[in-house]
Amino acid sequence: MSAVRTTIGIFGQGRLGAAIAQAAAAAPDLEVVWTVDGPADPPPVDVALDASTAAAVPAHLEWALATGSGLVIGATGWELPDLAARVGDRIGVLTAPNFSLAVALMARLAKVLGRFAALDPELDPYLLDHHHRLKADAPSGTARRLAAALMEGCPRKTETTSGTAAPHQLSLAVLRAGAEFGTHTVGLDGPAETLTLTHQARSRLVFAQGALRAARWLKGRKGLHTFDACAAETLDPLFGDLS
Ligand SMILES: NC(=O)C1=CN([C@@H]2O[C@H](COP(=O)(O)OP(=O)(O)OC[C@H]3O[C@@H](n4cnc5c(N)ncnc54)[C@H](OP(=O)(O)O)[C@@H]3O)[C@@H](O)[C@H]2O)C=CC1
Ligand SMILES: O=C(O)C1=N[C@H](C(=O)O)C[C@H](O)C1
Repeated sequence: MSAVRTTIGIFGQGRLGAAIAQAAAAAPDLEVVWTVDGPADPPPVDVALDASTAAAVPAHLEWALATGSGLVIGATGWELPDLAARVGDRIGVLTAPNFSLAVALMARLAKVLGRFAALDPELDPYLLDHHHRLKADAPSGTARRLAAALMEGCPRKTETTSGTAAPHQLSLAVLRAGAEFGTHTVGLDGPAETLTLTHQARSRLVFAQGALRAARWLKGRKGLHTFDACAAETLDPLFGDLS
């Protein structure tokens, strides 16, 4: 008897959605039941992946709550201040500004870089976000996540700016040009030295594979989760003994 497959739906069939559909089609444990590329009311699935647009995310959350489906939100640029209250323990929802495990690692390291910058006001933390010319949102969801991590580590930085940074501001530069899949740098710039950490996606396959990882992880879970929680299973052991 064959094992029960996880049923998947995919909102959005653009660059990310198409990459996820292609990766899912090759996964024997997953069954893509539907893909949609515009407003729709599809049937329930174990987990739906949202690779659409910021504007469509609230309707997809409504749909997930109404159908009892799990929802992995990979789209970026949306704001839902009451998300946790609305999800409660009704369904499982996972938010993921970036599906790369390496970026989840980078967010942890960004917090440590922030802590290091907190030791010396002359040490300026900063962020660079470079994406393809068609990307709709700026800064990227990843840049926002990395900025939050840096600022958690460096409490003198309380907001980002794209202009001249006051002492309490974190400089965040956005570039939208060409076909770049997504490159982020977190850096420290001091009087006598610099330190930079860069992640560059070489294809959307890394995002697609991470999206499927998130879907598998979310199946059977309730409540609001982040991709960082999903990644923790892999990353936590790496932080064991760092002496
Ligand atoms: N978490 C991650 O790792 C990643 C996240 N992303 C994010 O994913 C999102 C999509 O990116 P990308 O694929 O490059 O963008 P695209 O514009 O290529 O794809 C978005 C697709 O969603 C469709 N769409 C619009 N409205 C709806 C709706 N109501 N329901 C379903 N589909 C709809 C669009 O159709 P139409 O064009 O006809 O409007 C389009 O085909 C962005 O927010 C991006 O930032 C991207 C890569 C990685
Ligand atoms: O739109 C994209 O392409 C990407 N969006 C995500 C983001 O906003 O951070 C993730 C990745 O950088 C690609």
